[in-house]
Amino acid sequence: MFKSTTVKVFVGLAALSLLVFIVLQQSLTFHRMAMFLQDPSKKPSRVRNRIKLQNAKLQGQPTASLKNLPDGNGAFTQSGLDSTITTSHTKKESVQHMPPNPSNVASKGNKILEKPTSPDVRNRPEQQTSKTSPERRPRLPKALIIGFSKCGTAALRTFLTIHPDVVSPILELRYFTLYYSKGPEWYRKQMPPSTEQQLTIEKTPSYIMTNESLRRIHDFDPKVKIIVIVRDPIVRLQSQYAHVFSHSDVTTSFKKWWSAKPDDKSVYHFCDYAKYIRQVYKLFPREQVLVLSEDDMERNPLPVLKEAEAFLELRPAYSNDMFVFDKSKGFYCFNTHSELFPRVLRLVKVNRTTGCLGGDKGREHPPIGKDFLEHLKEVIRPLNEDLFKLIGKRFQWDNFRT
Ligand SMILES: Nc1ncnc2c1ncn2[C@@H]1O[C@H](COP(=O)(O)OS(=O)(=O)O)[C@@H](OP(=O)(O)O)[C@H]1O
Repeated sequence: MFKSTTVKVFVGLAALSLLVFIVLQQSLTFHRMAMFLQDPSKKPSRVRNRIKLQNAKLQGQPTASLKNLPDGNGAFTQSGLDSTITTSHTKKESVQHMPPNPSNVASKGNKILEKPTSPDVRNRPEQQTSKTSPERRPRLPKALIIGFSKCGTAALRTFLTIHPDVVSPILELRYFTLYYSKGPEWYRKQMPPSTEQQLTIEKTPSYIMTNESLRRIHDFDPKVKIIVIVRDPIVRLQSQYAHVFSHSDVTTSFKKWWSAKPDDKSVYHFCDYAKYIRQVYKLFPREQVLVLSEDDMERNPLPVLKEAEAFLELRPAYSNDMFVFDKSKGFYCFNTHSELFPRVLRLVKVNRTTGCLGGDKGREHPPIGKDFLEHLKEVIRPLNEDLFKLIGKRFQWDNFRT
């Protein structure tokens, strides 16, 4: 009798404690919810911490807890064009503390790259501000690579993108040719986020081909820096030919292709760079326009990148050990053994085994018979002279394979 009463009291007390515990927990949750409804910025601490972490990583702040978040620096898909965009960036603070060795500078950037951002997060840059790190948001380009197609524009853009102070959309946005009616705000939103210290560069090689797009560029920003890259016209013809016929079942010989449209001279226009650059000079002061040669970049990208770096007023960040010559491709690729390579993989689209740009670069060129080559040289020589006179420098153009 005594025993069963004790058990009953004990069970009763246990049940009461459980009840009190549940009531306390519920009221705590209600209290938190009530606080949140009164002021949504006061989110429960776990949510708040997560948002803090996400913002910190978006702004490039190093934070130990971030290692638990998925790492996805680099490519992300963007609405609108459904394009893959890559970006590089550095924080202002990290720039100040960087050692003078440029390769260290670049590899140090690994730690401060952005996290993957969904387009909606990226397009709400105001929410990413903080007192300690610079604001990162999509910004309009201050430099454009406007031409010419098949002249190494992709390689140049890629090499420039790995500079820690440069960001660039991977796709050709064709804003000044095809999408102009979408307006500058649309154009801005296509850009990867950047800090105020970083430079956004966009490349679309067809911009140089029409006066209309050049005028639009001038209306957009008369101070924008313009980069034009040209190539030995005969090699460009070979490259264009390889490009055209890689997409077609019909094959025509190189010679026939050249002579196919003698009236509208459309193929001939591939060799007449001066005609287009003259239009650029009509709108922009010469010191705002840089003309480079693909052939120089193919032989050795470093001096070309240094020239571009100085023109764009970027701090020195390129070094020889970043690149290695790939014999089978015939041009320089990223050095897969360099400290920088993991970062390159996050920022740009390259083959992770070879460090080279995609499969459509480095196609086999059609051979040119000796006589036909002499004929081409005759036709093209005055065009080249016209170009060299116009831009005030000469290029070593004798790259063609016979
Ligand atoms: N380092 C490096 N990496 C990759 N590609 C390089 C490089 N240097 C020069 N090139 C040459 O660039 C040629 C393609 O030029 P574009 O990128 O302007 O072509 S496109 O108009 O965007 O299709 C392409 O020409 P082809 O070889 O004739 O296909 C490349 O050879």
